[in-house]
Amino acid sequence: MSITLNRFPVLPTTLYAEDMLARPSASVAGFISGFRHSVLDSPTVVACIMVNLMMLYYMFVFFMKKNPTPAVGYPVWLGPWAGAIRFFYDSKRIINEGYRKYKGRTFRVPLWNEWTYIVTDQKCIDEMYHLPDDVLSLRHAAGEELQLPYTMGQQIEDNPYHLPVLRGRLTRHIEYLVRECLDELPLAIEDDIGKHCGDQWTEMNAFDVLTGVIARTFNRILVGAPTCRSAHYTETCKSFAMKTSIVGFIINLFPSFLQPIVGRMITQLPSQMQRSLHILGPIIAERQAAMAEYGTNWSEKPVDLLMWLMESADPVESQPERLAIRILVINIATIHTTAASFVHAINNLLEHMEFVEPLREEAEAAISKHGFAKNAMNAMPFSDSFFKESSRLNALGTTSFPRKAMKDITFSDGTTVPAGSYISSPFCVHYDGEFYSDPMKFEPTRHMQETLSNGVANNSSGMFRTNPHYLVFGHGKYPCVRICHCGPSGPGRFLATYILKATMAYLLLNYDIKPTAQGRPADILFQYNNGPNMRSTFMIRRRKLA
Ligand code: HEM
Repeated sequence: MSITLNRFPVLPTTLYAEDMLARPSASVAGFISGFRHSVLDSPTVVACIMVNLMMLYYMFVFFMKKNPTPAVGYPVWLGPWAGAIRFFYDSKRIINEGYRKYKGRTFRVPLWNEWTYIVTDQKCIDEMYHLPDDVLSLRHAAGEELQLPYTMGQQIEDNPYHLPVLRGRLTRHIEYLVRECLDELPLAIEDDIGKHCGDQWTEMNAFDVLTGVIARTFNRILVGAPTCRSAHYTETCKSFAMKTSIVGFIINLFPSFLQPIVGRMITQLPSQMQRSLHILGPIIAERQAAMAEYGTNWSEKPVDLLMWLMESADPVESQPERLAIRILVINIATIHTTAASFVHAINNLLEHMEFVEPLREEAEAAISKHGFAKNAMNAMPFSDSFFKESSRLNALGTTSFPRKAMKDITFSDGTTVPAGSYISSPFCVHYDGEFYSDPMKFEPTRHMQETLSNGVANNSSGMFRTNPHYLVFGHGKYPCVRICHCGPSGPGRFLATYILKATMAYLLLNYDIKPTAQGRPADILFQYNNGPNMRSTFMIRRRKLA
């Protein structure tokens, strides 16, 4: 008799056929002897056993460390692994449960390979977001979470020169950049929506169509026109984001010593790099040739992020493939966050159609006064409040993006977080009655009082302004492209807010929308991410103007 176990091809079949099954009366001694001869003689099997023993040891040591911070998310008798598994699909309830029990303190939830400490005390949240990089690092946490070497390239973590470029140049050129985006946005909407629906009610997939519109709009300032209008290019940006998160997720399922092996096996980086290089390579080459000929200035020099990156990159980072990948990485930070926030907002509007007319009237008044321009967006306090309310209730996660503790940290309330752990703040502060009355109600006017008497959004409390109980853009030192010496606040939040309001204004002024029969499908909750459902649809047609 022979047994072949296809799932374990490394195991010699003799183990089962001869040494075990063929000895029905084997004694314990016989079993040990058979085991020694057939198993321990095989280097492959020994290696497998060693790896598994190491894993068990690793898990045991990790979870059995004594720690006074309360843990939530799993019944004690099942152990933290049950919590780590549950966190994949039920993080919202786990975090809410922790918040209910331990509000004002810090609690921890198990992840696959580490603990995340959830800080709920408002003072400690403030302290956490202001700690220096060498104590609490967003970069290291992002590097591990996103598995950079196998998804985006290690250079993104080792040489993040794009951050000062984003902070500095975007802030300095914000007027110009908003103008460019507002120029591209109507063209994108007309091409992607208007040409498909005309004046007939047409069902569209909200996620697909709006991500396309926002990708094209933002890429006008990332790589310029006409590249931003290439459907092949915007598809590449979308697929990069998707593949990056899937590959990163799979690698994170393995213990750290196996991650390099798995990472190398499943990385999509080379093919993504080729795809992006195919489109951006000739543009980069052309610009490099112009830089070589004319130096830093020439009459047709583009004003976009790609150009600024090329001017700031060292010789290694100037390689076209590295520039092309960095542009895709920046696309993830800009497009997917903004598009997901917009889809949440449109879903909220479709559930509350009574707000269509007020939004439309406000947009009409602002645009007839200022044109389709930045000042018009500043004169839309209701729209600002609408988006703030939408992102309060539908933040893009259940916790903010975690940071990694590089040293042991002791907060002012005495909580100590050991080095190597992750820390984040819970988005459920957004649903706390102490900070928001009737907190689960979608009330888009609730932030209106935060506008100035002349109707202009108050910069100290508008959508982009963070505080310890409004964390959509983070808080403290790094809120979505941090505050820097060259401007009052980070440009990512500004740009996002302008694009959100402009997209809504243009859509409502030129199109009618209504919900489809399927209604709003549930948001997709996955670990601490909370995205709109990719199957969200809406009905749209060109507006018949009297
Ligand atoms: C609605 C849209 C957006 C949301 C919800 C969002 C949210 C965030 C959050 C939560 C962080 C991490 C901050 C922290 O943990 O403290 C972040 C960082 C960042 N965001 Fe945004 N963002 C959006 C749009 C944008 C846009 C349009 C840009 C670029 C123009 C951008 C560029 C960045 C960059 C580069 C960082 C890293 C900052 C650093 O490390 O200094 N984001 N964003």
